[in-house]
Amino acid sequence: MEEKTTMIETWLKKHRLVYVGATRHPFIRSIRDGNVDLSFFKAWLGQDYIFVRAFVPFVASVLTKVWKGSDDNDTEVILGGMAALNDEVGWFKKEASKWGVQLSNIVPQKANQEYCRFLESLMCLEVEYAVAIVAFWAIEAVYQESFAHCLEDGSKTPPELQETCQRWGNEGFRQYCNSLRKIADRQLEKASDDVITNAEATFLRILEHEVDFWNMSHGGT
Ligand SMILES: Cc1ncc(CN)c(N)n1
Repeated sequence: MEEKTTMIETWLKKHRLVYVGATRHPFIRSIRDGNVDLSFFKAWLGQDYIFVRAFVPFVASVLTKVWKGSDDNDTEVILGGMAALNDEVGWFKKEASKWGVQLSNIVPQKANQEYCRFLESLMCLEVEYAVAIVAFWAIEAVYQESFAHCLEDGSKTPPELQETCQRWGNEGFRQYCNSLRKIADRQLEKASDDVITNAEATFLRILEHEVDFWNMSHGGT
């Protein structure tokens, strides 16, 4: 039997260029090609720590929305994501001390502030679960695809950055992103046209914010 094309598959085809822009950014390519400027990497590390701290309440808000819809499977997947984020925060602290990055002194740059503000806007109660779960999936998927690219055969990722790439590029994280994608697709199947339009626009905004975030880490502001 032929598999039905899902909404996310359709979007990924329709917005291929933007998606590739977010997952194959020059910053990621420079890690993969082994010529990354380590000062850019350290800048990314500090800024991403700030982002992840703002990401935690966003994920908590998704958990609240799913709890209202009371789907046990979704709750477990999102709760697993929350646990992974707890590890992520600890990892950033350890990694920052390894690279001599003072996390307490980091000032969030404009692209980071704008991204965190967008996350905050998605935390409102009025934002539908389908829209929030699409955003959640897209945010995690961009990191998964980006860092997995740095681990593919033929990549020249420096040994000291392998662990960073493994954090998001590993098989477990890929499966977790697939679970989020399935949850999002299931919600989109039963969503109204308005919600679908909103979710697609949110997906695109996330991709744009991710590109801006990489640009900032790659020497921009
Ligand atoms: C900007 C950004 N996007 C996504 C992730 C993956 N949690 C992250 N740490 N930072």
